[in-house]
Amino acid sequence: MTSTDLRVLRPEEWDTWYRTFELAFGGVPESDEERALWRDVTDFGRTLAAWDGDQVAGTALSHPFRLSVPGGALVAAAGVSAVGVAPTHRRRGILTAMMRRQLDDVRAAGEPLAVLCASEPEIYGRFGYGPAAYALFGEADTARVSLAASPGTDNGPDGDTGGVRLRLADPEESLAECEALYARRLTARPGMIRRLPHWERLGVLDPAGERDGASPLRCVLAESGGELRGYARYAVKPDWDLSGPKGAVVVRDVEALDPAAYAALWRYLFGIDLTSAVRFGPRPVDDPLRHLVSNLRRCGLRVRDTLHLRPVDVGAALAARTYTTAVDVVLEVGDDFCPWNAGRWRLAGDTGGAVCERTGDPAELVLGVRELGEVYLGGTSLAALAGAGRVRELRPGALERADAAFSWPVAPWLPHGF
Ligand SMILES: CC(=O)SCCNC(=O)CCNC(=O)[C@H](O)C(C)(C)COP(=O)(O)OP(=O)(O)OC[C@H]1O[C@@H](n2cnc3c(N)ncnc32)[C@H](O)[C@@H]1OP(=O)(O)O
Repeated sequence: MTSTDLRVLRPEEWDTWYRTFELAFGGVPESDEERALWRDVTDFGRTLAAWDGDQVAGTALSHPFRLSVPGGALVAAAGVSAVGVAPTHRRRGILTAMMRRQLDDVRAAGEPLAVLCASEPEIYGRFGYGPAAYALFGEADTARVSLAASPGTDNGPDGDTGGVRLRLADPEESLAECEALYARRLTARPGMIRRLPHWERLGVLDPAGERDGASPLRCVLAESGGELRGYARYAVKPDWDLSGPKGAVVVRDVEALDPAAYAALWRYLFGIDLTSAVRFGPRPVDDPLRHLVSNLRRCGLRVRDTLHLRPVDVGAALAARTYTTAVDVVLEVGDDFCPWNAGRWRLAGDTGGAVCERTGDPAELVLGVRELGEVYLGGTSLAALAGAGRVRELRPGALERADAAFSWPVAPWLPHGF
């Protein structure tokens, strides 16, 4: 693979490029709606094609995202996606060449972070990405699991839900007000991404051919005092056997601004007639839902990595978040793929902000850039990585102090893939 084979895509080449991308994922063509959405969100200046003659052999792009980080800043993050190599051209270094070019471009653009959702987690560690956010997926047996009544969220005698009124709405027609609510939630959790134009359509994308027997997407709004306090998007998948109905509710999104609206939405989803299961995920690993259900064991929970993160500029990345406790630590960072990050950095910060600069002082903790990516959003602890032998403490006490500072009270969460 020579660098001359790799270049930025021209808009008129998109169809050819996209065919290779689809082929890399098995060759099942996407619906017209989905294809149109991905084209609309493509930033051609950030889209790479690896050419073998007039054939596209490799695809990759990045979106100019802003990622919510601990402390509430929205930090420039390249959202890497659409990575694929034609089945005829694998294991000859095309992915490696694309990752090289892309990370150089991201650095030149001054974006401190790169993030992605990996098709397989083994692929990206070599390029410095580590799993920074995890999510819960589950299927609750709603014949056995009920939702606890918490004060202020209980069903009132007149059938209302703690002052919250539920109303079905057309997902498209309610999109703008749901997006406004999502935007208010953005900085409440690290790992969430500010939606760029067109991305809101991902939430209501509902190609008829991909429903797998489920209803069209529904949207239920939770309102209180005439104000939108939450929404859920879901579909119902009916099913029957000789003993009766056993349909499932397939939940796509639940967002709410307060516990009453949140509980009311889940209570509604758990109570839909003719269903006995609620499928959900990705949900935050510390989702309050865990504390509303009567029987967690019957929620079929599984945890999975979702957002993988790579610090592209270690100094800028570490200075962009805040820290739960005051920290002053010298980190020795290893980074073979982006050697500009390698070496010693002094991080000094607290709840108000941070500075991270090069230093000649002795290292206190030694870790790779991938480990830094894993702990960056507060979803994985330095101590856990040290327990796995992936972080080394050179000065006694440094690990415990840095661990407390990097931790974050709210688990990071990526609400949807990209
Ligand atoms: C962010 C996203 O878009 S995720 C989507 C990723 N794409 C896919 O999963 C689609 C199907 N797969 C593919 O298109 C390709 O196999 C890719 C993109 C995963 C790999 O592309 P290739 O050009 O074959 O990778 P390349 O030759 O550069 O391999 C680099 C290294 O990664 C390793 N590697 C590549 N793919 C994988 C994999 N799926 N699992 C584990 N290791 C892998 C290679 O063995 C090689 O290791 P080495 O350096 O020790 O020899």
